[in-house]
Amino acid sequence: MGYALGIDFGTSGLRAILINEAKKPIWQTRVSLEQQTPRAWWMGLSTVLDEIPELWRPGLLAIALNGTSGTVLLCDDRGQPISDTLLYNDSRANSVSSQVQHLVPPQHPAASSTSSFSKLIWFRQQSSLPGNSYFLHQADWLSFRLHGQLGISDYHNSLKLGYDPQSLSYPDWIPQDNPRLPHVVAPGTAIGPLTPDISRRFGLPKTCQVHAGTTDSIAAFLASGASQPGEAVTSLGSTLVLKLLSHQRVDDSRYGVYSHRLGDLWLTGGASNTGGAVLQRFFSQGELEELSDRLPHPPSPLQYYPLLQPGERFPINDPDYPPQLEPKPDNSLDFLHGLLDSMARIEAQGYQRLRELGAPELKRVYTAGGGANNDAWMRLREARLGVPVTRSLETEAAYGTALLAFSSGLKLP
Ligand SMILES: Nc1ncnc2c1ncn2[C@@H]1O[C@H](COP(=O)(O)OP(=O)(O)O)[C@@H](O)[C@H]1O
Ligand SMILES: O=C(CO)[C@H](O)[C@H](O)COP(=O)(O)O
Repeated sequence: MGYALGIDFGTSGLRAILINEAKKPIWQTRVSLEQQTPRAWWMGLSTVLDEIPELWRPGLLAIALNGTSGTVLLCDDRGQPISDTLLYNDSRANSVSSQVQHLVPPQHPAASSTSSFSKLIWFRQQSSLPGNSYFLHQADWLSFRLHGQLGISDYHNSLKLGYDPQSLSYPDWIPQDNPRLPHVVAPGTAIGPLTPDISRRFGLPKTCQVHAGTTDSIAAFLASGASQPGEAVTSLGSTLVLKLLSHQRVDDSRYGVYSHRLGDLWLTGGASNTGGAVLQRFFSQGELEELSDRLPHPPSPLQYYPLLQPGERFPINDPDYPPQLEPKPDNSLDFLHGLLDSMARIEAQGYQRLRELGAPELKRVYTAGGGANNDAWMRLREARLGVPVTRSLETEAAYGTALLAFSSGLKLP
């Protein structure tokens, strides 16, 4: 019996799931991330690899990992990080917005001020940019640490860099001289075995293949059980991410709408900066669970736009969009009700926007991420969305990434 390991790098932490050839999870673990730095990522990954039980190590056939989409960094030609890490919601590239708009075709996902492409242009403007640097996404860099081949990405992580997953090429409007851009392969492609050093250090088979990864919310989609156009997955993690399966590709940067390729279909959607990170600012985990059990059924009269700081990506794409968290009622139950129902409203507006732009009619919504544990929120969301809302079959993105590790190039599960 052989096994595959999927590792999910989210905002609050990383999780790993080991599955067998029957796709059954047989072991999992979770490590918190206190910081979003390459060093903290690597320490988290090392902890996970150290924790794999001895019993399963000899049979490990494949590993894949996913990262947060649009989180990027520069490395030198030995793979050492040489820049700040720009997270998916980092808006400092807003300063190069006019240059970006000039280069990118209208409505392209690369046009957003938080896109990997905007961050590439921002890096190119820095006087400290060295001559021979590599531009990588979080998942590209972490995979490199395992297989040792610098400069490889997948077409999910590279979509917001401008890579075209249909023609499988970089358009000629993307500057490719410095930093060097990754060579892009299909998610799930076997890249190569673990380096001898990694294999020795963690006691893993020399033959274990590292496969190209994906983004966190596509991994959540792969784990969900959704498979038909019209079926969608909402990831309720630190952020709120929508993915709706469609025959048609839909892109509109005015609203932060874009489409990832999934086999012969498209995953239309977008990622909002609202989500669980805002809940965490106001409530402990215990309070969240206790208050949610008492949540009223009817919609809340409070109309918030829950953000930690100004700036929204979808369904409104505006780097200066203000948080709206007033009025704050004295009663924390009413406040939580208002926050959760406002997020449900934003989710419904997101699916409505996708429909208006040509995505299929919404039939069913699966739910992944920490918020999938909240049944009362599920009911509020169902009322706003008007379709059945259920928990995903597997709610952990790491499970979807483990499925990818067992594939040899992306197929629908
Ligand atoms: N019962 C709950 N109801 C609503 N949100 C929850 C609940 N439990 C956890 N969360 C939220 O889920 C988030 C963590 O989910 P997770 O999927 O691990 O996120 P990420 O991968 O983005 O770090 C936290 O921000 C937390 O507020
Ligand atoms: O919000 C995020 C972090 O959790 C990511 O940006 C999210 O994964 C959306 O990216 P994509 O749609 O490209 O997968």
